[in-house]
Amino acid sequence: MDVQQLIQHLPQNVDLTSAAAASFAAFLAVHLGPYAWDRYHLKSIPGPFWAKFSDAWLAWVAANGHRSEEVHKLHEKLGPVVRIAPNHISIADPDALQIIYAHGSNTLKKSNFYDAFVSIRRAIFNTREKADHARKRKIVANTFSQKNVIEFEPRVRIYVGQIIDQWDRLSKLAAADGSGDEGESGWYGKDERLWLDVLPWMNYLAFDIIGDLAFGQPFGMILKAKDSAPVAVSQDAAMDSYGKECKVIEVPAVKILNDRGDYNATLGTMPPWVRPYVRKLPWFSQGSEAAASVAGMAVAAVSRRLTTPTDRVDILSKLQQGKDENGEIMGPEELTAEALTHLVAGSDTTANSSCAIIYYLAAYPHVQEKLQKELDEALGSEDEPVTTYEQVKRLTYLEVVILEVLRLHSTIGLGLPRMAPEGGLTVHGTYFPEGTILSVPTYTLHRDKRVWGDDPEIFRPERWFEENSAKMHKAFNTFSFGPRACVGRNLANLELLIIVSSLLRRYDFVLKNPGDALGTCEGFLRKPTDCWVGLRRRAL
Ligand code: HEM
Repeated sequence: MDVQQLIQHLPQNVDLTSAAAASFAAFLAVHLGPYAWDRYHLKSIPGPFWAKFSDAWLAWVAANGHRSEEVHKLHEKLGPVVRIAPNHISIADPDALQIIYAHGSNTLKKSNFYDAFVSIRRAIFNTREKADHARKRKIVANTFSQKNVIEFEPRVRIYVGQIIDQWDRLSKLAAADGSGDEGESGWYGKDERLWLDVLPWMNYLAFDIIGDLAFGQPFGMILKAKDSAPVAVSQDAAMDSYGKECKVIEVPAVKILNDRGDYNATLGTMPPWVRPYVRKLPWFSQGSEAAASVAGMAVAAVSRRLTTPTDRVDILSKLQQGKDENGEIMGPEELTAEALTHLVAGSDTTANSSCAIIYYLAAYPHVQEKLQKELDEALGSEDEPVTTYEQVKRLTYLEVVILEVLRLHSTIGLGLPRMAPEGGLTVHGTYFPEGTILSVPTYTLHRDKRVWGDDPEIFRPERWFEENSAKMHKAFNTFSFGPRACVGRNLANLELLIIVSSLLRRYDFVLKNPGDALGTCEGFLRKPTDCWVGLRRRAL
């Protein structure tokens, strides 16, 4: 009998305040303790005391919003192999990336952590079965081929142009009256600068781009300067109405997605049999409602596309055309689940990364100047405010600035959990039985002195030009490796190059509070909490 079966046999009405219940708990601890201690045959691996017995330690750390930092501290104290849950081992070793994530017939399956992220139905990100995933991946990988991504570029440039128009407009207002406040994104003028929090703006930008590409129309957040997007009133009603119009309302999509990531990342650390009960707790039930609203956005978008066919080139149209190896296209529900996945996977990741890039450039003025010099030399007298991919794709300093921020900020910093296959697996000289959950913590890997030298905490883009840069690229895990690596990397790369080069060519940035670190809060993603900067038009 395992622990789960045992608990199901417990009396239903135990009064936990009574002495009898306390004795019973003590009895369980004494008799189950040794079993719990070594039920996975991992007792020799160091880790926090409570993590050996229960998933609660990891769930608690995840819910507190600093999982990557906490796991990093453990590795600093206990070494490269650490037990972070009874059956979950974190391995901070660059060589482990190839074993745990890389291509090959023995590719490890994603763990049940990903079940917490299922909404509508399984999509490419949370499909765990290899054959099902390979089918979806074939269609989706084609959607994000470099050739297709170049076709998406004009749509990306529209929204970068909109944000520049907005910042130019607000700069003029700020210069005219010296202060002001608009929409949700409060701003003010002082010292000839426009002061604002760039985080919401980067969210509006990423959401409008991905809304346009994955849902067929932008949310209009940049123009409204507001976190607001249309969703179907009821997911169930909308699911029945494919091919017909469905009623929509406006909701704060950025907030909803943030809630969804935080909630799912904590839920995913818990055993599956606990999750239905935990979902009923207040914080989680709010998260469930948020997740349903997000699903409603995708339903409304796909329903609209099926109602009104179009010849526009976007992610949705490429997905609609995509065929699996049997020549089958995706049905409406599968299409909706994939479109939703692209909204989730392609919005916050890009927004957080762009925000972190602006933070580091504002915090390190000499890097900002060097980058602007490179941009000025490359762009010459070009006066179109939005750069093109062609103009900036070979700018080496721009490339290493982006790489260095992605390394340090690591918007996906936590170890992505995979399951040891049949027959078990040896990693870093240790054997792990079948079913052990293994992960490589990106945040820690990106601070490994064996790879990055003696100053891994320092923002220094020049490191990427040094002799051991091949080793750095091998350990750079921002987009993961292997068959489950980021399928949208080409798009992310194009977006970041255009966003950063356009904004840095036009404005210079200073931090509102120089010396302040970038505050973060982690769910599935490490998100900046805010990033207040003063920006000013450059004289070109
Ligand atoms: C800076 C931006 C981005 C970063 C850092 C990033 C990072 C990642 C990482 C680390 C994974 C692996 C997740 C896991 O195994 O659990 C992943 C998967 C994925 N990403 Fe990205 N991503 C970014 C942008 C995008 C964009 C723009 C899209 C598409 C619009 C996208 C779509 C996906 C999808 C669909 C998956 C699941 C792939 C699969 O399981 O086969 N990502 N991403």
